[in-house]
Amino acid sequence: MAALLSKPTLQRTLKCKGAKKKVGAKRLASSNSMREFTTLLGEGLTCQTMSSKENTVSVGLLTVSDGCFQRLTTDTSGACVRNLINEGSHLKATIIVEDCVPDEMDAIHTILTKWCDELNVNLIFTLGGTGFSPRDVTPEATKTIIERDAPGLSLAMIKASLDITPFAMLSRPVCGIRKQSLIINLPGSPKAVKECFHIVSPSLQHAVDLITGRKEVAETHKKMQSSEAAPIKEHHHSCSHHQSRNLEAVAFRPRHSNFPMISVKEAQNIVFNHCNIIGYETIDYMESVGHVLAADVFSTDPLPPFPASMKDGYAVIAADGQGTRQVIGASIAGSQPAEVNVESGFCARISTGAPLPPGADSVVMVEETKLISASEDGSEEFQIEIMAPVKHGQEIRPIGCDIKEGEIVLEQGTILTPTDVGILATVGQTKIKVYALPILAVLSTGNELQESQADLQRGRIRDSNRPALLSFLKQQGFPVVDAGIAKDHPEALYQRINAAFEKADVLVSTGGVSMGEMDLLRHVLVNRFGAVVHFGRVDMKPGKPTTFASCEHDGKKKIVFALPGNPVSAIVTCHLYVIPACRKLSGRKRYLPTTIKAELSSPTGYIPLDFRPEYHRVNVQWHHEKSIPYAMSTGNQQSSRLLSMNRANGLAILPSKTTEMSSISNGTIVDVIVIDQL
Ligand SMILES: Nc1nc2c(c(=O)[nH]1)N[C@H]1C(S)=C(S)[C@@H](COP(=O)(O)OP(=O)(O)OC[C@H]3O[C@@H](n4cnc5c(N)ncnc54)[C@H](O)[C@@H]3O)O[C@H]1N2
Ligand code: MOO
Ligand SMILES: [Mg+2]
Repeated sequence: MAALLSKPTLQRTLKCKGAKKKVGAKRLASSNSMREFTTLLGEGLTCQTMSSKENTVSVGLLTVSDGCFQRLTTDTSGACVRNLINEGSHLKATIIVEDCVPDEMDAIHTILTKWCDELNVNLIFTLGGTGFSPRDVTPEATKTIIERDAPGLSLAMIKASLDITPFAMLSRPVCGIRKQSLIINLPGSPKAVKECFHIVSPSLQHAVDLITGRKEVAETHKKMQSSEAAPIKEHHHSCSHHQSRNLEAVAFRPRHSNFPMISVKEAQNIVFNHCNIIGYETIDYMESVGHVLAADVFSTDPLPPFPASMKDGYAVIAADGQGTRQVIGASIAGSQPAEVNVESGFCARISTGAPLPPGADSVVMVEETKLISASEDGSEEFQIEIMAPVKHGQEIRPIGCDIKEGEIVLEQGTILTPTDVGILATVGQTKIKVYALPILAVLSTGNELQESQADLQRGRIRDSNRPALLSFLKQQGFPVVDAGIAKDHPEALYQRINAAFEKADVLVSTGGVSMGEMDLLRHVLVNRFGAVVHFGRVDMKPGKPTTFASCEHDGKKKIVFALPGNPVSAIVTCHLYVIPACRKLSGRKRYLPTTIKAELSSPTGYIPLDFRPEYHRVNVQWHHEKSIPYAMSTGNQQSSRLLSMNRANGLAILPSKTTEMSSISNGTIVDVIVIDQL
């Protein structure tokens, strides 16, 4: 097979501890056709002795890619695994051999066989060729090599990757053992490679020890059985399998986040894609402000329902012109339609809003008239004089001039305001169909937290996130449920979250989402609630470990914002993700916060930039001589310092630090997200 490709000779360095040997990976003319690709190895050279001597795992990296082999693309995945291995973490490993082959069964087979049988490489990672394209044959080639399957490794990678993307189900990694070598198929993209590597890496040292029969096995087993090594960690359901327990022990916790770092824009888009309207409800118009109408509202009657006077004065016949009129009666707002019939030479008193009496066609303001005669006690007017010219129809609102009968007065999608409540009242629509608002449960997590009412206990801090977020969400018009404080323990978290899901559509939690051994939230969400974590890391400061997940609970979709525990991070991420999402869930078409331009200003003259784009708390202030406002920094931006949020009505978006730019100076025009009244 292997129609091997015309390529310049590849030189690869085969490094063995203690004795570095340079070996050429050459393509030779093959007997049958064009060329054959093979790795030339030194006679009888093995690395087993060197790796086992120092208990170092010898590693081989085989990139399987037509593109890389043809040098059309760069092998970034290889570089990625190299970095991960060199960074250390769980593995004491040395890469002793690397190569690149095209997506060809024979080429893969040849290299893997050599590495297993001649080099005795302990651990071989193949990179790429595990997908569904016709040329993806790495798993098939691997199957031809391995003597024993290691499906647990493949399953672990797929399972964890599914928490990140549903496309993980399109990966077909094969893992298995041949002689003293463990072969692991990793995917092709550096991002996926990294995620999968972090999943399997905690178990690899032990796996190699078992395969090679090293003495550390007994020690590891002993350690695994001891309770000392097992912190309070979520066990997959009630699984008490010692090995899985041990792999979750603190020493084996991941030393890198499994979650790819995504941008705020990407994160927001993911959130919005998962947040569609949750339903409808019929509510009383007096409770409707802030809700979004789910159906058009029509008027059933015209307004005004009769021709109404716009002024206090006299109902007249315009054709009579200026001059004297006899007063024959009155039409006063609220009274029954007047009996009077206005004829030529006559007029009737009329008040603003009152129906025009029959016969009259215009209204003259009282200010444009003069009294000629009245009863002695003044209770009745007999004659008046009209002092100004009269235009037919003047000062009259015809029937339906404000609202026509059957007219749409409020369109579906309208965010109801107090004025709209007036419109609803006008048309008599007191029960209206709106999009349901999401109910939000707010949960704090952390062993260190206590309620604010109590005296501060030793080693504790008062929970500020829950009161702040409950108030914030309430202020934004969303119904909230207080889900309390959960201890950093899987069962405690499970109970609280379960109770929250019973009552709420959206869970907003804080804490427990970073790299700490007690940061168990994502684990509980995934393992106890079958949640899918859509993202777990965002390139922003503050708010890096912001986590967004969703799951089904009792047949209903639940959305989870697991916000970072730092108080400022929690509020900033609530502004950027939770509030816009809830607006979208409640039917709003425009849900993103308003962004304005402002001129940066800090007492120090500049603001040092971070490696992450920063959402810098500012106070937006106008200067009477300037067309754009100042964005004044609120000072120390540490994400634990809630006072930096105080008086902030904006979040200035600062770019991340680069080699060219390490700070941003006063006077720079920046985008500012408006978070409070300006
Ligand atoms: N090794 C690493 N450590 C941390 C990283 C990292 O990337 N690698 N990220 C840091 C960042 S950034 C943040 S933000 C925090 C987020 O941590 P968690 O979400 O896991 O939150 P906790 O660890 O539970 O708490 C963090 C901090 O906030 C205080 N806190 C928590 N809840 C409340 C509350 N309800 N009221 C007041 N204060 C609260 C808590 O006591 C901690 O001081 O992780 C960094 N670590
Ligand atoms: O991202 Mo953390 O929120 O810096 O503090
Ligand atoms: Mg933490």
